[in-house]
Amino acid sequence: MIAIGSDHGGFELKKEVMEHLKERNIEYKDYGTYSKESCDYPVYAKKVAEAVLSKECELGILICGTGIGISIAANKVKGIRAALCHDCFSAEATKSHNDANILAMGARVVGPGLALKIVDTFLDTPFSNDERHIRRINLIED
Ligand SMILES: O=C[C@H](O)[C@H](O)[C@H](O)COP(=O)(O)O
Repeated sequence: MIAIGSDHGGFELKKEVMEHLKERNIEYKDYGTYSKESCDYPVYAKKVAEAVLSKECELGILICGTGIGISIAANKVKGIRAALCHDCFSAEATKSHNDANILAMGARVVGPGLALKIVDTFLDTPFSNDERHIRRINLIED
């Protein structure tokens, strides 16, 4: 199960991502926002972060205008490793090296075509389980 959330700036792209997940038969839970009305991205960052931490959802996707605010907010939650990615190389590397548990994107930065490729890359790349990466992730947690 994928937890997905956005503010108003990411609302339209969130809909496209959810449609894409549906086509791929990947289950998701939409934590809002549910309209284009102006709202505050930390609220949705927290909801998705908590869904991931509680293991209700395996991974999260967060979208705001730039992806910056919503990733900053999510990363304040201990145990969350939210990665802001606007290219597929970063999306692959952050799963493989950082075992990122949330993907953040900015809907005012990338178009839907690239965003969906980034989502696929993020979801389809496993963590490397390499000792050096585990050591570094543990240092982040400490
Ligand atoms: O980092 C923050 C996000 O990009 C927000 O989506 C953005 O700040 C919202 O801006 P506005 O309220 O002007 O639509």
